Amino acid sequence: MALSGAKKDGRQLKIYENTDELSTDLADYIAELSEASVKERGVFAIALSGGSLISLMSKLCEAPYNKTVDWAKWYIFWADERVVAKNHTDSNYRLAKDGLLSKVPVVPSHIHSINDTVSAEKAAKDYEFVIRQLVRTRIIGVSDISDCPKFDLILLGMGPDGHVASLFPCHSVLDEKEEWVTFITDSPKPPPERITFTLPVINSASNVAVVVTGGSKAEAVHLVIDDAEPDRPSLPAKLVQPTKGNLVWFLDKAAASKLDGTKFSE
Ligand SMILES: O=C1O[C@H](COP(=O)(O)O)[C@@H](O)[C@H](O)[C@H]1O
Repeated sequence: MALSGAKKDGRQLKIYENTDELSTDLADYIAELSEASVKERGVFAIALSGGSLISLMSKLCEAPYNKTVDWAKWYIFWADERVVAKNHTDSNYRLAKDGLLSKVPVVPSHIHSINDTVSAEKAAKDYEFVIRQLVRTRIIGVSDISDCPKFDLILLGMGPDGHVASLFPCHSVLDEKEEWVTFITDSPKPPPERITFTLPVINSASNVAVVVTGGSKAEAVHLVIDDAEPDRPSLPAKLVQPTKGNLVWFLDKAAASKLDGTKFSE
């Protein structure tokens, strides 16, 4: 059970005693959104990130979710990807495949990973093209207020520097307003070449979850959630503010340890 379900600036905060409890609730949350989306739209368009997120989703491979989730209706994308071969250890696709997608009955043709044989620039363009086709056929919804895709759920992690997807602090991609998917070749965290959803796409989703664990991220969590040091350039995670969608932060106690005035009440 979450120790706190407080709402702060439009963000719902869920804080857990440990990562095991967080994983259980995260699996429930994803399964419920999947069910609601399949009921409403007939499909579930979900965008994953890499990093620690995938192991935190591992309960989805277990009972009851492995049987109860309508996996055939899932369409899977990546909010960011490292531009490396799909079998490379740095690949977010490989991480998700090994940790989740190979263990549940998703439809292989519904897994939309990037073209790993071209440059970062071309991979971003190709990925946006694929997303545009799927918006046209409404596999991915469309925003009511712009032409942006409206994913049913975008799952993000956050680095200790406050980056989300491959949107890094003070990088010019934070200002990208036109493209849905863009690229960088100078990521401060290796590998340097990456593609990433832009903020307009992230903020057009119906649901966004930011999943953060560990004490090394406590300071960034405090800066974002408590709006500490408001004069400092915004951390990318702070710019995640869905226009009409829901935003939930899943934190373990260590990641939440520097939050102002958090009351750990159940
Ligand atoms: O490089 C990346 O880092 C972030 C955060 O990873 P974590 O291991 O600290 O959770 C991740 O969300 C992103 O997808 C990935 O490319």
